[in-house]
Amino acid sequence: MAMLGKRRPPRQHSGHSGLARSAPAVPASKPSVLDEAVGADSVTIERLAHDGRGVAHLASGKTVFVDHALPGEQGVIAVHRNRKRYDEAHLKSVTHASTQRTTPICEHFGHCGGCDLQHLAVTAQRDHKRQVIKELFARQGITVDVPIELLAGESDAYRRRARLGVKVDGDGRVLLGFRARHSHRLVDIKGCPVLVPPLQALLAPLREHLERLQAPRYIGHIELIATAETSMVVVRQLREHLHDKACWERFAAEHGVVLGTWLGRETPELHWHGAPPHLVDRLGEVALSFQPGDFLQVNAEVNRQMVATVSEWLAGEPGQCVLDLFAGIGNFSLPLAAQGAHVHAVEGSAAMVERLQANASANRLDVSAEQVDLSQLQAVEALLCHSGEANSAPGARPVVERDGGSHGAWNGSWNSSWNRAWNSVVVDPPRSGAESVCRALSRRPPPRVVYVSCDPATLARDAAQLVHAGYRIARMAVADMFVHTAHMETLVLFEHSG
Ligand SMILES: C[S@@+](CC[C@H](N)C(=O)[O-])C[C@H]1O[C@@H](n2cnc3c(N)ncnc32)[C@H](O)[C@@H]1O
Repeated sequence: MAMLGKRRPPRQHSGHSGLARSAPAVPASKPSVLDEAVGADSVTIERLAHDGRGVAHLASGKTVFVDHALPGEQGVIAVHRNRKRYDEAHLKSVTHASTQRTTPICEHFGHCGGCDLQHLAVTAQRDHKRQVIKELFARQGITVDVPIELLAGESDAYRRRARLGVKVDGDGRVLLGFRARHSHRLVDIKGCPVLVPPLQALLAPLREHLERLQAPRYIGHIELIATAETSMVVVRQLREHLHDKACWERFAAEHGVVLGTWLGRETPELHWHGAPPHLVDRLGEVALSFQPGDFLQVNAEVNRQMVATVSEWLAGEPGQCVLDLFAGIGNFSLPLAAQGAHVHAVEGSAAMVERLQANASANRLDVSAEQVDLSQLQAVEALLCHSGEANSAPGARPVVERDGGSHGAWNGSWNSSWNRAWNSVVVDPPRSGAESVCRALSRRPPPRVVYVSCDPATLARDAAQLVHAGYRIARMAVADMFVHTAHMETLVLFEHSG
């Protein structure tokens, strides 16, 4: 019978297996995908792959991707996975280290899948990201001939939101941490130097607290969120447990954090312990209220710079019409409206549309919003098409016919007085990109499109559609939102002369 909610007594452990902070030249890698090592070889690393692994060739000529190895380095590798066209390996030793190799800032580097570029100097990480975007565009036949600007903040203590897994292992020990690279295995972490200080300070007490619970198996994960005013712990609680509920409440009171619980297995509901908090993200004069579950950019400083960059790129005469696609809670819509644009925001989540509308009214800004599935080409085309008749001059005020619902969902018919001669369109999709949106933008090009991307490969794919439709790249920036990881945000301003 399953022992859900019951704990075995923990066994004694010899200690955490995390690597000690090593000298820069000593490789800190071990395979996180634990196939048997099937061979060892001496190689020279030729370049970095887009995911941050070193690329080399074996004596046989086969390509090998080497974890945590840097261009120019020579060393002995152990292959831990054979694939048909390439192998995957880790470093056993480095005989010649790169001058760009540096000491990782985290004791869990090499085990935790969270940050896998910590062995590379931060300036070199940023150069690599710029190179990645150029290469991906080149593969699509696009030459980037504008300078790639850099938006960057602190290289540690930057992350204001994180989701930590909780697991009770076979020995009854409670693990709290992140997944290992390419694996579902949870790496038990003691600290995480990329979290903002108020969240870092919660990790040790959280671990102690989890040990005191009677049913830690009822917890799926814990989300930590910090705003300028408050820190919040949101527990994904699969089943209620009264003893543990009281423990959590004591924990929240002791550490001065807001406590929320997503309760239930299939369709969890959010419960607050105490009055629902007023959670706010501030962008200059604009205040954006949000709730757990809403999209929130993880790096507040880099997000501030991204919003400032989009606002600067789209600055123009007041009264411009801007369509903000994949708008979330209004991260770009509200600041653009604050500089005088009429903004229509479109987002797929009904809850976020509702929040966006509330944010617009609370800030007294000219933003309308609606819920649309932007993967549907027809729906996007309807958003972009001109009425062609009345009010066709740019600057006319958009009017949407509502279906009477609280979030203004599209009812399938547009009010003919809504002029959709958009001056600019902002596109900020999830990692899968914006294929349908770009197809529609190719057919009905507005003068300016700003594409904000969290996946350079789908960005390059979508950019190819736009460039083939006559857009030119006017500005480009890489935003180092996720320092020490191979992830990046990219902003591109496309212009079309019509
Ligand atoms: C990367 S977030 C950007 C949110 C916002 N622009 C910001 O900066 O905070 C992508 C957003 O796209 C929304 N989204 C995902 N798939 C969608 C779809 N098919 N149609 C409309 N919106 C979608 C998500 O809910 C999320 O809010």
